Parts: sequence; structure tokens; C-alpha cells
Amino acid sequence: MAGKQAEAIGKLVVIGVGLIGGSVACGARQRRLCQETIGVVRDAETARLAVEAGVVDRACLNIEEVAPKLGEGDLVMVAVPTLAVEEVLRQLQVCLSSEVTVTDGASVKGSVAEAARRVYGLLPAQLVLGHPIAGSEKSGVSAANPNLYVDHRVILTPTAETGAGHLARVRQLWQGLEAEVVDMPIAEHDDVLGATSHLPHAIAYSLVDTLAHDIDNPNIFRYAAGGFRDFTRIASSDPVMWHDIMKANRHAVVHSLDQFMDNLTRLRAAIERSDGDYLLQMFTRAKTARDCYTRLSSPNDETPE
Ligand SMILES: NC(=O)C1=CN([C@@H]2O[C@H](COP(=O)(O)OP(=O)(O)OC[C@H]3O[C@@H](n4cnc5c(N)ncnc54)[C@H](O)[C@@H]3O)[C@@H](O)[C@H]2O)C=CC1
Ligand SMILES: O=C(O)C(=O)Cc1ccc(O)cc1
Repeated sequence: MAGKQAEAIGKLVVIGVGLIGGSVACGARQRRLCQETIGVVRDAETARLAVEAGVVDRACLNIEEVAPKLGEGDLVMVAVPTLAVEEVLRQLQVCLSSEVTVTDGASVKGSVAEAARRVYGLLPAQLVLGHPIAGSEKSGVSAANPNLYVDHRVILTPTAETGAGHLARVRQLWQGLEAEVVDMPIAEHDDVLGATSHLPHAIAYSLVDTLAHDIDNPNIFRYAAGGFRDFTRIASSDPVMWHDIMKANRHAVVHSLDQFMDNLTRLRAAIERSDGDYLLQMFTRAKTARDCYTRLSSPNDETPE
């Protein structure tokens, strides 16, 4: 292997040119990681915007227009909401050669693996499931950012069925985008992300909904300070995307929510009985854990506003 260069990626086809797919496409295009970048979008306006903004070289409205021309070395990235991946795989199954590498960016991996088994009857070797741990509350092609993944982690969840060449090609794409790639079993991915990403989004949505609808003061947000802004930014995220994630990872999210609600119940009781020892101990423990997290993570891990 010494000195052997990885083969360049041929065509990169991105299905769903929003924040995640658009960022992969324009990041790869700017860095010349592939020969051509093609977007598959759902309407002519998005196609026009994606080309005009230099996110892709060209865009089309139907995967069947490009799929028959793809072969070994080409890569298809599916970047649509989690529960829409199955419908896209169904289209790919009928029109795409098994030599083409297929990957995705969906936030839940177990449900996508199950969808793939339903569509193909097994997990095909060409399919490499992945998840960039980078993003924001923004969505759509206008949010695409060629440097979104720089110094951020991308989790790949290969299985025994995953083809080594396909895995290498997907790894090469993310590394070319300057991300740090780590491999993880599917179940571990969904448990960990259920706790660290899906639970905080559920809590943020619930907090804002509580303040907006359950508290009897129409001016409540007028007096919110920076803490409210920091804590609730993610409640501006796309509702369809999060509807899909909560349904797709419901067992892990419910488990994490139960643990959180137990903790919150203990906190409520301590506040009610004015238990200062409990409050100081719990807040100190949490502050130590959070300070440790910020020290360990690079500055880029702090999500920008
Ligand atoms: N937003 C974030 O911070 C992150 C999102 N993800 C995951 O990446 C995926 C994409 O998310 P975003 O790019 O944020 O969403 P987005 O809303 O910005 O883009 C999704 C795109 O997919 C298109 N789309 C929806 N259904 C489709 C279908 N059936 N066929 C073709 N196109 C379809 C939409 O028109 C849109 O252009 C989701 O699965 C999400 O869970 C992963 C990491 C971070
Ligand atoms: O906006 C934020 O802080 C996020 O947490 C972005 C995000 C959303 C979904 C994911 O699957 C991964 C990252």
C-alpha cells in the first residue's frame, strides 16, 4: 500500500441539496474532491439556486436522469429527512448499479438500516451509513457552507456487509472535507445521539412551547436574557427533520427522556423543600461535567449562532 494514492471520486450525486447535502456538495466542489457535482432536488427554483450559488455543477429533478450513467468510483449521498431515506433508496434500488457507492447523512442509523433491509432484502455492500456531527438550526440550500465539517466528527456505522472499497470512498470524501471520521456500531450511535442530540432538542422544543403556550403572560419572551437564547437556539430547527428523528429513534429518546424527567423531578422536589445542599451539589456536579466537556472539545465544537 505504501505510496498508493486513493482514486479520486468520480461523480458526486447529492440527493436533497439542503444544509447537509449542499455543504457536502459545495465543500467537495471547492476542494476538487470529485470530477462533477450533481444535485437532485425537488423543484426548479432550488435547482436554479443551487447552480447559481455554485453549490453544484448542475442539478436535476429526478434521480433516474443521472443514475443510469453512474458506475464504479461514483458516489451518491442521500441527504433528506430521516424517514424520507427509504423512499429514495427505493428509487435507487431500481435504477442504480451495485458498483456505485451510496451513503447518507441521516441523524438516526438503525431506522435507515431497517429501511435498507426492507428495500434490498439485506444491507447492500454499496451502502455506507454515516452521520456528520455538525450542523445548525438552519436548513435549505441557502444555508450550505463548504467548511461546515472542518474539524468536526463524522460517524460511519459500517457492518459486516459493508464493502471495503465503498467504505474507503466515503471515508475519503469526509476526510477531504476536513472532518474527523470515526466508526461506531449502529446501536451505540443511536443511543449516544439519542442522549446528546435528540434529548436536548426535545427539551428545547418543550421549554419554548411551555413558555409560549402554557404560561399566562403574552410578553414572556420580552424579558428573556442570553441564557434563554443559548438554551433554545435549537428549537428553531426544522420541525419535519425533528419529527422524523424523534419517531425513528423513539426507544432511545424515550429512555433518555425518562432519565431526564427523573432528574428534573428530584430537582423540583429539592427546590420545593428548599434543600440548598442538594442544589449546590447537583449544580456543582453539572458545572464540573460541562467545564470538562468544553475543555475537551475544540473551539469549533461550540456550535456557532
Ligand atoms: N441540520 C442539521 O444540523 C443536521 C442534519 N442531519 C440530517 O441530514 C439530513 C438532511 O438535513 P438538512 O440538510 O438539515 O435538511 P434540509 O431541509 O436543509 O435539506 C433536506 C433537503 O431534502 C429535500 N427532500 C426532502 N424530502 C425529499 C425526498 N423525498 N426526495 C428528495 N429530496 C427530498 C428537501 O427539499 C431539502 O432540500 C436529515 O436526515 C437530518 O436529520 C445530520 C446532521 C446535522
Ligand atoms: O444545531 C445544533 O447545534 C445541532 O445539534 C445540529 C445537529 C442536528 C442534527 C444532527 O443529527 C447533528 C447535529
